[in-house]
Amino acid sequence: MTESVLYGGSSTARVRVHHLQQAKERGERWAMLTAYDTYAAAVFEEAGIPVMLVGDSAGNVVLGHTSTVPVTVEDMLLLTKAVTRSTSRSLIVADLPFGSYESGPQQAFDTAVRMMKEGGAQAVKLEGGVRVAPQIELLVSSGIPVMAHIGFTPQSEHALGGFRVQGRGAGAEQLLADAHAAQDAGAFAVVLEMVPAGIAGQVTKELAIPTIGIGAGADCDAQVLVWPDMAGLNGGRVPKFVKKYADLRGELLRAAQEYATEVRDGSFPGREHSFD
Ligand SMILES: Nc1nc(=O)c2c([nH]1)NC[C@@H]1CN(c3ccc(C(=O)N[C@@H](CCC(=O)O)C(=O)O)cc3)CN21
Ligand SMILES: CC(C)C(=O)C(=O)O
Ligand SMILES: [Mg+2]
Repeated sequence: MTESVLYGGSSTARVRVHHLQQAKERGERWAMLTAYDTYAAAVFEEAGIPVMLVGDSAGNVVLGHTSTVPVTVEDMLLLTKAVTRSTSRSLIVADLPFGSYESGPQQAFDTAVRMMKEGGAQAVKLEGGVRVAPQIELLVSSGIPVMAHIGFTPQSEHALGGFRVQGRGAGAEQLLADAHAAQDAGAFAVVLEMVPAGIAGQVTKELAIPTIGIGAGADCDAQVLVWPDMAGLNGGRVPKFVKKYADLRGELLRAAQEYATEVRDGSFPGREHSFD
């Protein structure tokens, strides 16, 4: 399969999801990135990123919260609209934020419909496996493609006791149960977050749907990173699973400092930036 098929022109979400399935069958890996704004999303689409996640990690990296827990449906809609306005080929998946789907399938449906109708998303993601299988079933049977997210689920950080690797020892059984529950309920893919590489490899082998790893080793079908982490825009601590591919913070700092210096010393604006 060529990249142009995985990253096809004007196709429906169903066709794009089918291409991800075919990629798994052919052993072709692919990359997902988060996106929260219109410029970054356009750049990632141009880079050939086939799937973008409007992640509730926006709580941390855009909105300045210390967790994803305070993120609202309105927050997610604003960001999802910005991303879907500048993209046409990538599959755009919107995270359902904490408190917007857990109480039952009807709540999940109501939130997912808003993400699609108002936000323009083509799929939604929710955290959990066994626990949210009824939600996944209703969404999928209603025509909404669902991505599941298991292992370390940040919205449950308080219940999980902090940022911890999940699925070690006895936890492996729960992880496998969650993975199968998500697949059986109809999820088209599943994110595995902070799971030992060996277990993630086993889940990837057992499942027919693609696994997308973040801190889950090299044997997943795909990978995802939070973009300000991988681009070095994040000035704070980043998780161990992050690789920095750029130093955007350093570059932006330099630009802002140079601009301020030139305004102070009168070298900006020049004649070429002024009108006669
Ligand atoms: N900037 C950012 N990057 C992310 O990957 C991310 C977010 N925000 N917000 C939502 C969730 C939360 N995630 C997180 C947040 C922190 C750790 C973390 O601190 N990990 C440590 C400890 C691991 C351990 O002790 O086992 C690490 O060093 O990886 C991991 C995942 C992943 N997501
Ligand atoms: C880390 C990814 C998978 C996520 O859920 C997010 O960015 O919110
Ligand atoms: Mg998330």
